[in-house]
Amino acid sequence: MGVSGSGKSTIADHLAKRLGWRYEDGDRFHPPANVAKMSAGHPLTDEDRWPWLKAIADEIDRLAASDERAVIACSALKRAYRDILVHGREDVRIVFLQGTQELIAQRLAARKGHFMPPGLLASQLRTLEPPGSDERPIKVSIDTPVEAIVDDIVSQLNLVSQ
Ligand SMILES: Nc1ncnc2c1ncn2[C@@H]1O[C@H](COP(=O)(O)OP(=O)(O)OP(=O)(O)O)[C@@H](O)[C@H]1O
Ligand SMILES: O=C(O)[C@H](O)[C@@H](O)[C@H](O)[C@H](O)CO
Repeated sequence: MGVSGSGKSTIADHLAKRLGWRYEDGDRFHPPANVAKMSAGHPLTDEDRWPWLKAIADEIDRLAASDERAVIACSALKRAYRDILVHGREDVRIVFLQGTQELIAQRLAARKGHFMPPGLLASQLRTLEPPGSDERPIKVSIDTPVEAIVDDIVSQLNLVSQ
């Protein structure tokens, strides 16, 4: 989880490769109307997000039912959104990518070929509710190279067995 530009897709992809797990991008589950809305520079509302989050929660159940481990990139900005994704499952862990607005804005400005306009960062940050300790979040700073962030997540995940 994290705002647009915090590195979710990049880190999820690298983390999944490191663990030998599957990588899924939450953006794949957006209805086309949501992507069109964001592309036009408008933030999504809760109503836009509910069906999208439910689709990702269903995918989590499907993956778990087939005993597949996965890393899923999803902004999951509010507690209520994460509650839909986690829905009481103890096998779902939240990884929060934390960084300053300045660093994230720089990365968004340099990013090419993505539908999300950098101008939506401010609304993403206003919407963000950082995870509480009861959510057992793995918090990582994004101000380091990708592989160092992956190392940090893997060590905090503390996997006993896969
Ligand atoms: N640790 C890092 N160091 C340097 N650049 C990074 C790092 N992590 C990500 N980036 C770059 O920052 C940009 C944003 O990353 P990414 O697209 O993965 O973010 P995101 O959170 O998935 O964004 P969105 O929610 O808009 O899809 C990309 O151009 C990516 O290559
Ligand atoms: O909740 C949201 O507003 C959306 O998930 C956005 O965060 C985008 O999907 C993503 O950032 C672009 O990839």
